[in-house]
Amino acid sequence: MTATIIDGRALAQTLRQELKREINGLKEKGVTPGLAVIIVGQNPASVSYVKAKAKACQEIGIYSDILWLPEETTEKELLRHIEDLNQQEEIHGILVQLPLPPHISEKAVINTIAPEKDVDGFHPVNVGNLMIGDKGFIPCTPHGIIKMIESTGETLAGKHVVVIGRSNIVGKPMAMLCLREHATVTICHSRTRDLSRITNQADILVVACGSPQLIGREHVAEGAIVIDVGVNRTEAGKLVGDVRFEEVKDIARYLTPVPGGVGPMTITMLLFNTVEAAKLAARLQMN
Ligand SMILES: Nc1nc(=O)c2c([nH]1)NC[C@@H]1CN(c3ccc(C(=O)N[C@@H](CCC(=O)O)C(=O)O)cc3)C=[N+]21
Repeated sequence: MTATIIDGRALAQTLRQELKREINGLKEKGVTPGLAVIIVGQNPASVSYVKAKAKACQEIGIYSDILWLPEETTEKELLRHIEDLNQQEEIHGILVQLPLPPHISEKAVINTIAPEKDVDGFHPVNVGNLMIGDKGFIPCTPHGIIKMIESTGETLAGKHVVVIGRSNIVGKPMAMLCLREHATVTICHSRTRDLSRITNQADILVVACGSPQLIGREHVAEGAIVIDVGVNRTEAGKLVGDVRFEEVKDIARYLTPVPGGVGPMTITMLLFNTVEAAKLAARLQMN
């Protein structure tokens, strides 16, 4: 079997066009969605992600404000910036680019973002809402992956989804979203024994462990859907996933590439959440 490649860029493009129309409608009502992105320090990967986010905003008509803060910024100063943005009416979404320098507590930062502006979906209120099945912001990467799976025409109900990775950003919310869609879910991680025995039971395999090229033909059952969340930069500067693409493409039925897979969808769902945040704020104002 040769896998059909799920084209993240094409799907992102389609969804962004829909969003753009929605944004134009909001603008006619006097609402321009606004996103603030805070970056602390100059980690090259973070700088390029932040630029990509700003460009994506610009392309679809979201106002974006980037705060470039120096590496030496104290936690207190950063929290003050967030509190300030929490109050600003033209800002509907706030994203603090991770990772942060070691002297700043990620937890303190995330907890300071107003939950209704937390477009990453990392605040405990949004995490809790996802857990209990209430409305709230859904983390962008897992949300984008659900859209990618749906784009194949497959449903999640009853399928066995195996997630590799248990991060708060991808693995855990991914598992929760799949559960919400009535899948049977298994979470594997670095301490999992006999990984390939478990992954071979997957109808849908989501790989988000951050180990370059870990997953190969021995891990994948014939006809599975394989989603590669890895973004690993090789010494040669090439971007590779957690999946050995060339091996797995002969076994899987659907496969996502890196680059051009989950990455562009992550940014798209950030735009989506920002529009949702703007609609929420507009509704609140009307009441
Ligand atoms: N608060 C916060 N929210 C995040 O959502 C967040 C974060 N911090 N820190 C870092 C990770 C990583 N991340 C990516 C987004 C887009 C691509 C992406 O578009 N990648 C392109 C390639 C880009 C390239 O060539 O470097 C692709 O896969 O095709 C990748 C990775 C968001 N993150």
